[in-house]
Amino acid sequence: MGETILKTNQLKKTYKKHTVLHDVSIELKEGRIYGLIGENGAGKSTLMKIISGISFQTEGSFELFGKSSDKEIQLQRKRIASMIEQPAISPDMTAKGNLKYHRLMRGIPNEELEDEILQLVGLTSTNNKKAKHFSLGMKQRLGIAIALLTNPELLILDEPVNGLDPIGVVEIRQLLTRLCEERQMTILISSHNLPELYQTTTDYIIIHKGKIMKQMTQQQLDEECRHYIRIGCTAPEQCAHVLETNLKTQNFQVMPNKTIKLYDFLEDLGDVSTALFENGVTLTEFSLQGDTLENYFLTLIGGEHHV
Ligand SMILES: Nc1ncnc2c1ncn2[C@@H]1O[C@H](COP(=O)(O)OP(=O)(O)OP(=O)(O)O)[C@@H](O)[C@H]1O
Repeated sequence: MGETILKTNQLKKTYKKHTVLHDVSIELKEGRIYGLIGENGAGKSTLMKIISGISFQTEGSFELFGKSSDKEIQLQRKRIASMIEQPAISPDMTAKGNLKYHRLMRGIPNEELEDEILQLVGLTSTNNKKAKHFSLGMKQRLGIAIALLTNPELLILDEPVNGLDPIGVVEIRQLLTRLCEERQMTILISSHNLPELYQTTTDYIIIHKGKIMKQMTQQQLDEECRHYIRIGCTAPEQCAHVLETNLKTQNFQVMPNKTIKLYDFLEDLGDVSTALFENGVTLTEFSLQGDTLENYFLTLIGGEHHV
């Protein structure tokens, strides 16, 4: 595990009497891509704004690159770039014109950076086309390009795939993976849809009504959503023997409560039940288990709404 980039400690945000973030404690490590997942109004933008310094917490504290005083955090924010809500694009300028404008505004002398970043985000072939004629996906990539001008170590992106067509989503996903792999960037990206970011992110932070419901890795999510046949039986050893010798599989786990999780034959339940029955295994349960990503997310947040 890499260095801790950000650690929040019980952040709370209240607007008048309305608390929109409750005790938010999360930790981001270097070189990982974190998906901040929650429904509309869950508090994603609010959290991102606090980290970026656009808004301030009512209570709680955080560390950024190991620094925790207000003054030091302010200095460390130079190592962060964010795209929250709309990308800061001038519609009458080309992609390169937009980059030049923002580069000069920030006093960055290196002109070659413009082409280098356009290449990185896949916008080199837009030439004289003005940004107002770009697709939504191209606009989002241009917004990310502007954020990349300062070569941030932590990139914060608020719903950059919202409203994009499937190709636009794939392009952003590929870009994030490239930034993480080639530049070891840490990325925090929000979405209201868990499957949308599936396998692009290395970690998930699920937020609901301002509370963190879960922080987990991609592997943990896969494990939680993995499909299997649950076999309950009076003699698990006998059942395991039939699976190995008759069905020629070792892809199962014997659980302590006289059940077996079988990860093979998910499409052929009949073959399994027949083999067990013919070999005298007494079944107490036999069912297909496992969640879709969508269901898993809904269960975590209480299944109140559809995303
Ligand atoms: N400036 C503000 N004043 C009062 N309430 C606000 C303000 N900004 C956000 N809120 C409220 O805070 C809650 C969280 O909003 P936030 O924008 O952080 O959610 P979100 O998860 O980013 O949602 P979305 O996906 O819709 O952007 C919402 O109930 C919202 O109405």
